[in-house]
Amino acid sequence: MTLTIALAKGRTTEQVLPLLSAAGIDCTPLQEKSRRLLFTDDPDFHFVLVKAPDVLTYLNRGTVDIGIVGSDILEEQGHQQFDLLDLRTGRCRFILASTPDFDPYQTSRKRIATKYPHIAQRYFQTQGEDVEMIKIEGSVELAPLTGMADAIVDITETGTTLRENHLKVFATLTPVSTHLVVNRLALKQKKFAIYQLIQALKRVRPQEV
Ligand SMILES: Nc1ncnc2c1ncn2[C@@H]1O[C@H](COP(=O)(O)OP(=O)(O)OP(=O)(O)O)[C@@H](O)[C@H]1O
Ligand SMILES: O=P(O)(O)OC[C@H]1O[C@H](OP(=O)(O)OP(=O)(O)O)[C@H](O)[C@@H]1O
Repeated sequence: MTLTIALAKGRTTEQVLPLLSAAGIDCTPLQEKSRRLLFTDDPDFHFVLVKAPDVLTYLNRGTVDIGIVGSDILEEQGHQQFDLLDLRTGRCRFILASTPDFDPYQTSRKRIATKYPHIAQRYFQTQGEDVEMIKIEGSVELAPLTGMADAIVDITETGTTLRENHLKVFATLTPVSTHLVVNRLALKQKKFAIYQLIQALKRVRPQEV
């Protein structure tokens, strides 16, 4: 029985491939530097490489059985899916950051730049605040530096990007890591193969922190 897995390209895949290899899956074709997107060499595991926000689109349409993607994406898209395993890779966290002169108690409506408008909106709702959301696609740290926004909601791992852009963390929101999610029908039809994969990954994933 073949399991088809969508991997979020970039950091997520880079950090997950060693886990999949340790779980006994031959990832050599995926480790080669190439522009290939579809990997069907192994009869047991087929892989597709997609942009992180597209993982759930492939999963929810049943094109793939399993998705491997950051919990930042899962939280932002908020679809119904079976989130079966925290792979504990791709660890980072959501933060609220800005220039040091930012006043979290400013009386005017805050302008918040982010790649994650739903997560940011939910955070400010819990603070009882109505903010103006500015959705951007990257280089988020630039928004308060240029005056386009008062602050940002973004992810940080090492803190290097914040530091090099002289931004300060004003609040830490939720932790982020890579998760394995499963299509509802696949879980019924391929239960045993999925269960075996999860058990193998549980044995090799990093320790809980
Ligand atoms: N320091 C980090 N910064 C951003 N994402 C991280 C970090 N550490 C882990 N991640 C995870 O990696 C995913 C993003 O990976 P990556 O930055 O390679 O993709 P991308 O943002 O789509 O890439 P690009 O900006 O090159 O198009 C996030 O969804 C998150 O779960
Ligand atoms: O704390 P650090 O280890 O410095 O990592 C955080 C940075 O990484 C991400 O950006 P990414 O590399 O995805 O680039 P982007 O600006 O194009 O989104 C994130 O949006 C931060 O800018």
